[in-house]
Amino acid sequence: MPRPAAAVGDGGGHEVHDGVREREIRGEQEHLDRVYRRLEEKIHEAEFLMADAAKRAQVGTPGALAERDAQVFRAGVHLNRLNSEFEDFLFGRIDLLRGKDGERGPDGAYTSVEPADDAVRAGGAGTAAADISETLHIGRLGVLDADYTPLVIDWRAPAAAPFYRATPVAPGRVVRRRVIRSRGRRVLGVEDDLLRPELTAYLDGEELAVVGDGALMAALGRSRGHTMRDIVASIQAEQDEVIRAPAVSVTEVEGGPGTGKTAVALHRAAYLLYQDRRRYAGGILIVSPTPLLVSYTEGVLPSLGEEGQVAIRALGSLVEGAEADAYDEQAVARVKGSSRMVRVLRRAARGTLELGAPRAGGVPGRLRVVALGTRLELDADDLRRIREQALGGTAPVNLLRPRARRLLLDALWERSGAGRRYTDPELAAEARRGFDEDVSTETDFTGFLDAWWPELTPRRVLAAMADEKRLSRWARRVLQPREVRRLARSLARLDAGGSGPLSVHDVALLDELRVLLGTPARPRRREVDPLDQLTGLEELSTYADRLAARTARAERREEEERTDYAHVIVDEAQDLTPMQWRMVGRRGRQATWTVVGDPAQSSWSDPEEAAAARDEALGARPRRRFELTVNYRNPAEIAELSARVLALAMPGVRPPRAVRATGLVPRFATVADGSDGSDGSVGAVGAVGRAVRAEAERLLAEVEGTVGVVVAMGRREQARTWLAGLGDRVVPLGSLEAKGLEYDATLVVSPAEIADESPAGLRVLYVALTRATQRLTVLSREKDLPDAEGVPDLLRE
Ligand SMILES: Nc1ncnc2c1ncn2[C@@H]1O[C@H](COP(=O)(O)OP(=O)(O)OP(=O)(O)O)[C@@H](O)[C@H]1O
Repeated sequence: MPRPAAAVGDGGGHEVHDGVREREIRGEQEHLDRVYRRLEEKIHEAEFLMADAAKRAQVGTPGALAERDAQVFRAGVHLNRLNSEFEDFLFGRIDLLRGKDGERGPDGAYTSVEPADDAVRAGGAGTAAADISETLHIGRLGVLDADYTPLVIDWRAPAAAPFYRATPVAPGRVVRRRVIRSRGRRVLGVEDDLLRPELTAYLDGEELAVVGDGALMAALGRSRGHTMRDIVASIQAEQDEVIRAPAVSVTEVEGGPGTGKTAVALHRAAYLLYQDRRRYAGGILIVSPTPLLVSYTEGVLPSLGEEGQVAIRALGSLVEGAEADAYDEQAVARVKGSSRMVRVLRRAARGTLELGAPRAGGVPGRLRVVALGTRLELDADDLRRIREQALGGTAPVNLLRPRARRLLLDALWERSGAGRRYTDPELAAEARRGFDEDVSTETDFTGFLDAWWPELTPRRVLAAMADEKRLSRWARRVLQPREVRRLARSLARLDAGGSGPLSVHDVALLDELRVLLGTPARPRRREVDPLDQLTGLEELSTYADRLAARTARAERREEEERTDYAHVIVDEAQDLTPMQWRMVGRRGRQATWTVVGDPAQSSWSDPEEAAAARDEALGARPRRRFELTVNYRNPAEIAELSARVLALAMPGVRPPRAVRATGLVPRFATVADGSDGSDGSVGAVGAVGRAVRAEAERLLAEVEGTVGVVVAMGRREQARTWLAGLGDRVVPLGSLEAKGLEYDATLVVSPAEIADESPAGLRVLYVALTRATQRLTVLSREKDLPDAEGVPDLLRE
């Protein structure tokens, strides 16, 4: 950003001019005070309305009452948000030139983007001068003054767009963009960017002051905690375009590490809700790769004033009753993720039926009932024939049970010979009805049916696949024997009924099975939110309402996971396996989509197979592509190092441009593997463990915030032991878990080991090397072949 010659800055050689800064802060404080006064007035109005509500209840029309209630809630929500949630309610300001026309939008601001032709006049000595004609303050919610002039514009409103979009190349009407830092009701500081440095601009006859070193840099330099922060105060132009892109069909966003893809996805969810709340009442689903990333990002939407309609779910938690965060080894994950599994599961769903109910001791060989005074029997051949007949076609197995039941009754009726005794069809039909009723309520029959055609659960089928012989039958000509063995072994964690721990990749299999098996219709409880009924708008709830709603939602989720959303956002989309794409695709059949990812960070071994699955999930919908090009996370020194791995992993792919440099080069350390148990059992702390701990301690002393220690997936348990007792600023992570996260400092342990762990290992290493916002240490072992400086083979130029 260009700096004006007379800037008042914190550093960078600018003269510090406290008088100007204080005056500017005082000015913003006055404005914030006005905003709060106005809000308090609205609260009083709301309280008056509430008190008045009971009296008026008799006379108002339903529409008027609903409108009044809406006002009460709206005022209440402002107060609640102000008092309990937002640190920096008001965060931005733009000072604008006069626009081309005098039109105002619904938020009270002038709508013209371009300045009027005569907005700029000649100043002295060949310079240009202009007057500021409009000043807008931007915040998390819109607030109007009593005379409807805007005191604060909602960041998502059209009038706020220039705050994010204006650049020195295309400034539009914006002369100065200011970010205001406040806590509670106190303004702490301001940071300005001058968009038209060539102008001398005047506000109320005084020259416009410019304070600070720019908000973006201030935000990026701050140390990181365990949760992500919103970026409303410093969204950049290319990001803003994605956030506000119209939600038609599929919006695809690609960008390298740290370009703000996750942040943009979250802000887009908030924007879409603001812009068309009714349309998105059907819910927005955000799919995240790991539970760690879910909890890292969970706070952002509430800080933007949104949460009710948005569900953030990890891939392992998308299916009701499954909450998986364990990973299979890569070779197993590859099999489970492949779309070849669809055929295997289809056969397994039908094959499991033949095993009968687990507790009935296997499938019964014959059916015997007593009806019409005689004993009727169907033998194994009859039963096989009936089963085949019932299974004809592709309908879900569980839904075919009534058909199987009817075929059994037909066969028994036939065997009884009773049908032949009636010549009158009406009498025959009545006799048949009586027969069916008698037989189908007999315990011999119902018990048989339960054992012979049990209602299958997805877990039960998965458990049946743990038998290698059986599985190889179901996987014939689809999986190789080696793959069958691996798959069967990994499913042996489940007991016969299917209870037991699931892996993340099992969950997509469960979802596929859910569809293949079908769920027989059962009466369902439908809950109606009384607040929704009253106003039709969930935004009008109070904080307490929303807390209660959150609990209720969590409970409801236990009972029934929603499976169809109005908008689906997929984060880290490059990582979804074909089976996961099928699972996610089912949740947005009618939805619009935002798909966010970076192929260079893909940990899936077969990108082409994944791309085909993605195309299938998204269907033929038209797509609009965006690219993010600036890395806001890594300083240039770290970005440069990680680019070397990118060049190996994806030759020819350009890394994003780092937006800042810190002068802190990555540190290289080495450790001899030693023979003192470091590689052995969990708990043994050898040379490697000691070195990891020492390097982590060193980073802890150097940064204020978090330190991520990334190890190969196979060493996660060891890493926990190595780092025990260092406190919660240190986070041990397996390489696949690091996805999407960031830390002030990162320690990457043995690049070679991470790279060798899977066919996508180099890309996984690239992810690990791009997590740090300030400092990076790389610890090499012997297998990394470090040179004299400790730089491992993989990271040399
Ligand atoms: N405009 C911005 N202003 C301030 N901070 C930003 C901005 N854009 C991104 N950031 C910060 O940069 C970091 C990276 O953002 P984010 O995690 O969304 O990137 P990403 O593209 O999803 O990265 P990755 O692909 O590595 O997961 C975050 O700390 C985010 O807050």
